[in-house]
Amino acid sequence: MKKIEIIGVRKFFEDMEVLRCISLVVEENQFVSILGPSGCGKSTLFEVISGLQVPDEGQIFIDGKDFKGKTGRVSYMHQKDLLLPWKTILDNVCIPLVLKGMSLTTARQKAKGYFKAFGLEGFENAYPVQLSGGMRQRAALLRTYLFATDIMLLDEPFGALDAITRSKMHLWLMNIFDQYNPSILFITHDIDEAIFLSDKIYVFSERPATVKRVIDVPIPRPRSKKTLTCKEFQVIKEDILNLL
Ligand SMILES: Nc1ncnc2c1ncn2[C@@H]1O[C@H](COP(=O)(O)OP(=O)(O)OP(=O)(O)O)[C@@H](O)[C@H]1O
Repeated sequence: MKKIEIIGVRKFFEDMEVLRCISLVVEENQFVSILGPSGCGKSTLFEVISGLQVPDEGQIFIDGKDFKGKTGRVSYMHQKDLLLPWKTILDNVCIPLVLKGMSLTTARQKAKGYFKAFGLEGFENAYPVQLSGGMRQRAALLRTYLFATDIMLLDEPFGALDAITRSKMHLWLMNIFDQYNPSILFITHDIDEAIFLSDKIYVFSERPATVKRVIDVPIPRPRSKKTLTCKEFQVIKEDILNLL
């Protein structure tokens, strides 16, 4: 089943064309990445999918329904964690539930149930400044997940982390993905990250972004550190490097 389907999306800012005829599909429980150069229009595409921007041409379907210009259906995590410094981690992750009308007490109870899986147990009452970079990103991911558990748009969530924390986060995110089965659309500049995490990769061109190639990643799950050195991984990586 198609969770997200984008057909022929085109977007201009004034007379600058940013997206040109973008078509893309995310199936249910699929992890799909967009790999593209800086400034090509990836974040703009996320804004279009989440309804924050209206495309000049094309259609956006979520679960088969027209969602062009409509917000509130998918959860969207930006590059920065955007945690509110004056709220505890628990209250930060509760924000989407409270915004949806849940009482703070019920929201806290529900959110607490995920703290262990998200590696945040024992930090419910800590403030963002007391957490490591990786933990802050996991808290932001939990908040994103609680907004809409089935479809998540993740815009370079690990871009600012050091290489070691980043690779730990990849393994952790794979576990979360296998455990909760969301459908994820993920933006990255990092080829290894895209191959390791994804079922399918859309390689975008320079601006105006077009889909240069769609690459399937048939590497079996669950994946582990060994995945990074397997033959299939290297073949896909070479294919992408030749394309860029
Ligand atoms: N609201 C806006 N109004 C005008 N121009 C915009 C707006 N949003 C983005 N742009 C421009 O559109 C282009 C694409 O930006 P976008 O952020 O989508 O790229 P990106 O591929 O996500 O970049 P990066 O990888 O560096 O985050 C940029 O030139 C940017 O300045």
